[in-house]
Amino acid sequence: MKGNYGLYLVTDSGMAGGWQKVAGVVAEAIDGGVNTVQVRDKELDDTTFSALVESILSVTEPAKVPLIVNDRVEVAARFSLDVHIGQGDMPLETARELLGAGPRIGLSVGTHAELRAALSGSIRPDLIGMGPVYATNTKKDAGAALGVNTLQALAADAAASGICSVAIGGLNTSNIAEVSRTGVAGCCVVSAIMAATDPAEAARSLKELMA
Ligand SMILES: Cc1ncc(COP(=O)(O)OP(=O)(O)O)c(N)n1
Ligand SMILES: Cc1nc(C(=O)O)sc1CCOP(=O)(O)O
Ligand SMILES: [Mg+2]
Repeated sequence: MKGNYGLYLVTDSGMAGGWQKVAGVVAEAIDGGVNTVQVRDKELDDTTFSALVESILSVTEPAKVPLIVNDRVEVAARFSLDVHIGQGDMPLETARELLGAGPRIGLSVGTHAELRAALSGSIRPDLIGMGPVYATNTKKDAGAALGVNTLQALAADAAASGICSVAIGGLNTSNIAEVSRTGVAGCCVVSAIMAATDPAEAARSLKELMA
């Protein structure tokens, strides 16, 4: 099993107060202990999204924090970055063709059936994003909450196939400790950091609670 994603921040431009403010929030979050960042913005056109990627890279690269691109495989390919796609996004095989062999591909899974399909394909993801673990207001089309017991079972199945997983959806200081004990390689948060008045302090508190 490869990878230790740790405290994994997924960005939200609206919560930051606009896309130009996202890099500043990411910088504070990294100061507080964030280990991995995913750039996620559903509204921007590709040109502006690329400017957002560049602004975040100016913060993550000096800190040696990996940056993952949500959804936009062509943009990820242009920057040679890892990507995260979901069940409704581009097929994994197409994403791999566009990216070549180097970048890692994360895939969302919300059921045992989706996990089985992901693990049995000829092209497999490098990482599984499992969620939502709890209810979330951040992603309106998120599925039913898994709960920690199902998350633990899914993470064990993925690990048995040599693929690590990260947990996402509704994670905050009240539950991140129990999530981090399920065998996942990372805990993803959006609002717990992006909507915090002090992102560095929010990251510090979350990190302290992780096993
Ligand atoms: C790490 C991680 N896991 C799951 C998701 C959700 O991806 P997806 O299902 O494609 O939904 P959107 O994020 O695109 O709305 C994720 N982004 N990251
Ligand atoms: C981006 C995303 N993906 C999810 C999934 O279940 O796949 S839940 C989610 C949003 C998580 O936001 P918050 O940390 O604010 O609850
Ligand atoms: Mg997606």
